[in-house]
Amino acid sequence: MTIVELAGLRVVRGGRAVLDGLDLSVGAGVTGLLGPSGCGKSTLLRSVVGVQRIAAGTVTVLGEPAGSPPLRDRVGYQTQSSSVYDDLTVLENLRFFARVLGLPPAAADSTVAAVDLGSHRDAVVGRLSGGQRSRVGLAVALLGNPELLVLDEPTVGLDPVLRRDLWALFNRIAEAGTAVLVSSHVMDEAERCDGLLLMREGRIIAQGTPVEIKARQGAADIETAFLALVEGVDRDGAA
Ligand SMILES: Nc1ncnc2c1ncn2[C@@H]1O[C@H](COP(=O)(O)OP(=O)(O)OP(=O)(O)O)[C@@H](O)[C@H]1O
Repeated sequence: MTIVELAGLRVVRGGRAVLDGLDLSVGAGVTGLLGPSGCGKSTLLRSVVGVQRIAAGTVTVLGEPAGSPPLRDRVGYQTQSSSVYDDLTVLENLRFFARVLGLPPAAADSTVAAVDLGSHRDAVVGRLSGGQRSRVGLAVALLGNPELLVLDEPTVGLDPVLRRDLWALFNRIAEAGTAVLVSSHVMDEAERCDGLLLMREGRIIAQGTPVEIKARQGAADIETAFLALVEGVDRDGAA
């Protein structure tokens, strides 16, 4: 099933084409959007949730134009900067955002449980650890049980144990039926994904499963495959 479809997507930011003619499709499961800092990951995700002005092309999400009203409660989005209130508890935050979305208070309780914060539900967010805070943001994005969850570098700045736990949570969310599109610049996170989009300088240089991408490049890991792809692109570009 196709969840996201991009055709000829072009985005200009600061007078420069940040994305220039992107074509790709994203299916169910966890899809990792991986690439170095500044390659255009956030811009692509912003286009998918419909908050980015686009210069050309189309972005279709769950069969509808990105950002259109029918998608409002079908797509959850967690940006890089946290939007939760530090002076409220976990549950107060979730109940606040549930009310904004017109959802019953029970929706807050179930998302707190879904991100394993049940034992911290009455803790003030400002006193939580980085990993716990990240999960509060994730719970907000999960309110209303979206069909697509878009996460912009949710594991940045977290230690390896917390990163592993969060990835286990993304896999669990996907198994429960929500497609997850998650960006990262950490290549070793690729192994946790069902599908991968490898990105460099505004272009998708490979898409497929981790096994397919490694096999195509004859590489033992995604980082080596990425470097081989970059060398190939540079060589072809120079020829
Ligand atoms: N508001 C803006 N105005 C002009 N240029 C921008 C703006 N935001 C981002 N850019 C440029 O667009 C390019 C892509 O940025 P983007 O944030 O999409 O990359 P990214 O891969 O998500 O990076 P990071 O991993 O560091 O968040 C960068 O060259 C950046 O300088």
